[in-house]
Amino acid sequence: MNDILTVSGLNKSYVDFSLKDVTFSLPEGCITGFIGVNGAGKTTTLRTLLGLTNKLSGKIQFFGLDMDKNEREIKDRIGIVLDGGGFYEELSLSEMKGIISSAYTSWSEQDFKRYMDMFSLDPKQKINSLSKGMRMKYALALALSHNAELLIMDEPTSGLDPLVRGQLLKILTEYMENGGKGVFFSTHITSDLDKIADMLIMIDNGRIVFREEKDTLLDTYRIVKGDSGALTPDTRKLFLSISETDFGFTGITKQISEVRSYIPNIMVERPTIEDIMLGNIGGEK
Ligand SMILES: Nc1ncnc2c1ncn2[C@@H]1O[C@H](COP(=O)(O)OP(=O)(O)OP(=O)(O)O)[C@@H](O)[C@H]1O
Repeated sequence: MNDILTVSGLNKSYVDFSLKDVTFSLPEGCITGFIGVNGAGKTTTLRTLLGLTNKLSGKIQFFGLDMDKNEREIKDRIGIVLDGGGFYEELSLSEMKGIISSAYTSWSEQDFKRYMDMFSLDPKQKINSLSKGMRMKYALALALSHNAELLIMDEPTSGLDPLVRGQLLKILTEYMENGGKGVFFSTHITSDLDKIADMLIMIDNGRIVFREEKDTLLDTYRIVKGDSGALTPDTRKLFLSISETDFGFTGITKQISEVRSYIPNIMVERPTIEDIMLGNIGGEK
């Protein structure tokens, strides 16, 4: 499988935050979720990858092409959905589309109309009168209408009602069916990832914590519940994070066989993606 995007040694600094040696790749044919808590660096990473803000150092290649030298060709091949959209507020949806579509070599008016109808958007409506959800749907319609080979989206499901979120997840799955494509999107709504992600990349405090196939991740971690009396300095080391109440402890571990052999009478459950994310940012131990 070819990599559709490779990022190596990406560094960027703001006054109080930096991306630190961000390195990962996205294989073709995968829907990849980009997760992390508020302020972890998801938006900064996406904006830096797209050349919307300067990097300090690092190499970014889309479709095997260096972003520094081929930005125009690469952008033609990517569908981008960012918060806000960067639209001219006074224009109608149709007028704004006219400007955006002229920048792409393979714009499909037919696809655009189909998505506008599907999302019940009126081409005559002004951008500044769109609700947050409608704005997101409009940005999606634009991103999906120029035969992009990769979709990069920052929190595309936020602000969408469950019905439209479901529609979007279905559209993304259909989009992938043609082959040779990729989707990379950040989200807080980890239940969306349970449904459609093939791969997950987690960032915390500007560093990549893991990049792993979703099924492998869900097989690797376990939630353990037991009596707090079983927690010793040594057994605590078997957990990534532990929370304790009067009724006992709940911990997340990657070493379930060791936990079973050292701690009797435990309850073991499969984790959710959210459990894995929270476990990896630590917690009282
Ligand atoms: N233009 C900027 N100037 C200075 N600091 C910034 C700028 N943009 C972002 N930051 C800081 O970088 C850090 C990471 O922000 P970023 O928006 O990338 O996080 P995020 O993971 O997308 O968070 P969220 O889930 O809340 O959207 C934050 O501490 C933020 O304050």
